[in-house]
Amino acid sequence: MTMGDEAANMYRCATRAPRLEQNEFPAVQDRERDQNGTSITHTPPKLSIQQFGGDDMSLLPTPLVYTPSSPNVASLSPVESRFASTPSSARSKKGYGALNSPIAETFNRSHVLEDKQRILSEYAPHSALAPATASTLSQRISSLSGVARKLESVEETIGAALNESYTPESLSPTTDELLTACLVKDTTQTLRLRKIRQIGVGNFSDVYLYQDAASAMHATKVAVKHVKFPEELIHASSPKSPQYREMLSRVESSLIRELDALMGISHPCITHLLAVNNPIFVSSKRPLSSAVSAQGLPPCDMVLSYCAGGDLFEMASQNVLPDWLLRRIFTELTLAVQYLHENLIVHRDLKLENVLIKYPLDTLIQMHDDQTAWGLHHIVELADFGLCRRIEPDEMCTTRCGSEDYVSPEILMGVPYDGRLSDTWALGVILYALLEERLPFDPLPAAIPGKRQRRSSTAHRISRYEWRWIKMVDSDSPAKQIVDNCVNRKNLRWNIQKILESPYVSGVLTSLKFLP
Ligand SMILES: Nc1ncnc2c1ncn2[C@@H]1O[C@H](COP(=O)(O)OP(=O)(O)OP(=O)(O)O)[C@@H](O)[C@H]1O
Repeated sequence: MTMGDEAANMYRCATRAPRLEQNEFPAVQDRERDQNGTSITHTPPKLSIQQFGGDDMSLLPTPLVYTPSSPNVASLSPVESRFASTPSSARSKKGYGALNSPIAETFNRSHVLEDKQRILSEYAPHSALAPATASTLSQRISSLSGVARKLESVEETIGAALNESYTPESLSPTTDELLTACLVKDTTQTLRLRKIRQIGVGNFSDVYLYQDAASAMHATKVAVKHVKFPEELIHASSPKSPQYREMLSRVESSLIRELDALMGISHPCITHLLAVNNPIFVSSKRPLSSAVSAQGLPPCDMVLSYCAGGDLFEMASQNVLPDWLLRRIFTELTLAVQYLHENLIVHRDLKLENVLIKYPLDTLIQMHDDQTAWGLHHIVELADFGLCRRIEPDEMCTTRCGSEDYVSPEILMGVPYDGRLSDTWALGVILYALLEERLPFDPLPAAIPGKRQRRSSTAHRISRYEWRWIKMVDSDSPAKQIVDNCVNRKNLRWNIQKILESPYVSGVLTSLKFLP
């Protein structure tokens, strides 16, 4: 096994990034308020550096629990609190520890070593999520070759799935297999969709492939993101308690943030929200709290443009991506982030899993063979706006959020941060991961010569900017310049404009014909 093979194995054995807890810095006035405008009180995060722990700990400076203010969590130590709402069987299985695992293990998530240092910590119903993860991933891997190859624009997507004869009255109610959804641009128009299979699982949602219910052959396909509400909200014993209300408010804020962002932005390289299952998600600023009833919370399904290539984590885990594709993907991702930053939106959860690829790899290769067609269609859509935020031009963010492997040191250290620069840090991490086939702050492969790396946590390594080139060490690729300048101290870090102007990205821009 060469050094490169080993590095590739490490990356491919890695599992999807868990999210950090989302909470505010105690010293900074709360800027994010609940839907009623009342500020949310949080359990003060503990930010002292000692909490980085000793060699055997892999703690970020604050507990990694999504619900810091939940009373049974708040009183616990960081370690205890991570486990408080997470049954041991539901802990995420991270493969980062399996440095020398055979390649076969890459595709068999149930065999990866359990790394207790990395815990799935979000509000998802854990017991349901953990077993689903492995099977869903393998399902998705095996289903990619059969996906539709048709090149579809959003307009085609809506147009084909819309049927004049459908009226809300004529529709049968939504069942598990059938979904009725109204267009966000005109809620009087409805789509009727039939479920095909699950295509993704996130910490906060399950994602399914649906198609136009009316036609079986060559039907238009869409992705439906079904939001998973936390167990604490679904099985609340006391829905009037402050804890319940606070949790509801947090979940509602995150949902509205995502819906608002998706409805307010329009860029080819950003996922398109086409419809929702209930018009309340378009019309109300409090869609959950205003509609909660004895039957519980109103289910939320977002109908999104479908990306048949899956997410970049999966694609890069299964294939060695050719340089031309990697460069094109990164360029489109940069364009999406530039659009957001220009519109004063920060994404705050940029990671491989949230970069969706419009077509499967073999289709992309065919498209690339026809150079005249290659620049005509976008191939990337940035997804998951649950942590995004609108900012003022000079505003610093205070919410500690993001995904473990991609967060910038300033977020880890708990100081107010420029969300745009934390986004470019994450872009640097993504580009490094694509080039090196491993994440920059994972432990070094054992076979790498030189100074022995101290045993420490990912957070430690991030806070010390402790990363290095391995596979690419002797390469003179211009892509390295971007990583060097993004995975860097914030006062030296490149902003999105600098990335766009770099030869690696600007060289591709001229070939893109789909831009407005
Ligand atoms: N439009 C889409 N087309 C194809 N696959 C999709 C689409 N949207 C989401 N997915 C798949 O589902 C996964 C989860 O989606 P998403 O990231 O939006 O959910 P989430 O619950 O917000 O995730 P996270 O854990 O990052 O918070 C993605 O990583 C991707 O694999």
